Amino acid sequence: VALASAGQAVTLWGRNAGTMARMRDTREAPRLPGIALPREITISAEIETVSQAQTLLLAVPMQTLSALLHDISAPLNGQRLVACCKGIDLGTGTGPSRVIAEAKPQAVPAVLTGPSFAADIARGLPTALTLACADAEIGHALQHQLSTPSLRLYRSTDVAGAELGGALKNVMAIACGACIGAGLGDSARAALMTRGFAEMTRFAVHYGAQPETLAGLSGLGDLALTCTSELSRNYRFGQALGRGESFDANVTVEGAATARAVTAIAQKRSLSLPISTAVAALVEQRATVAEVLQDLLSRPLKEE
Ligand SMILES: NC(=O)C1=CN([C@@H]2O[C@H](COP(=O)(O)OP(=O)(O)OC[C@H]3O[C@@H](n4cnc5c(N)ncnc54)[C@H](O)[C@@H]3O)[C@@H](O)[C@H]2O)C=CC1
Ligand SMILES: O=C(CO)COP(=O)(O)O
Repeated sequence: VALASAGQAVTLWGRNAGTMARMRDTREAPRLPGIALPREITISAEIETVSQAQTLLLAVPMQTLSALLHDISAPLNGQRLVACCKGIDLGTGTGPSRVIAEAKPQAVPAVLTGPSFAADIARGLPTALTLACADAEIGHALQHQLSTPSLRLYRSTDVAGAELGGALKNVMAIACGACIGAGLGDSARAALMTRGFAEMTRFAVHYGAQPETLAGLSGLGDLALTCTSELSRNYRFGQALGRGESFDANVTVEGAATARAVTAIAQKRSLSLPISTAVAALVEQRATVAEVLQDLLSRPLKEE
């Protein structure tokens, strides 16, 4: 919507032909009610046609990215595949750029991430994001291609930093939601956000990320948004956990799988990720909020 509103020709692809036909008729997307899809958007269910585009924005949940790429038979030689998903693939323990590189080795992977609710961007509200691509020249071109007057992209070559910040902030958002849902207070949430940020940075730096990237839009920026807004699904899921309520299983909650993925990695690599480990235990119903709180508070006192 943002790109089309800025005059670019955009094709929107979805796998369900019936849904796409309805969207063509109504010019409205079921998950973005009240937002008119500009006429500049061509709506299609033909993946082989769409996959010929020079730049593809991949906006599916992380755990389905690999399947989507395998559904595209073309090698996507030299095409730019920009992952918009935030998470770590449970099957491989890797982020979206690696999943792309493995499925389509001749394509150019990039990541678009940062604090941005889809509805805000679609409404034309001002938003700033990180566009990360290991190839600096292509990253520069993508930054200019995908920026609009209200959507401001900063570029980075630190793909690991950008994608791990985006993945891990969802885990911290679940923790913060649980904290507020259980009535533990805003001070506890601020502590979780701060120690969560330390945990995100530690994990990402272990994978070669620059700490500065974590302090940018893709890390701290998105952490601030997702840990404080009830528009976040991860935060709301956490709130439900904290209140002991159920949560709609059809809603995408990326942090749940990511918590499990990073906890498995942390165990293998002897990394200390206490908050992610606590969130994984909550998500898998191996522990209650009271139990994980007790675990976190009883850890040995240490330097900050
Ligand atoms: N919604 C938001 O505000 C934002 C979402 N993201 C990220 O974007 C990613 C997608 O999120 P949403 O669009 O909100 O999720 P969603 O669950 O609302 O929509 C995902 C879409 O992907 C489709 N899909 C699922 N598996 C597929 C497959 N194998 N092949 C083709 N299509 C498939 C679904 O049918 C659905 O239409 C997530 O990683 C999320 O963290 C990032 C920033 C903001
Ligand atoms: O990533 C997002 C905002 O930047 C969207 O967050 P949720 O997936 O928690 O709704």
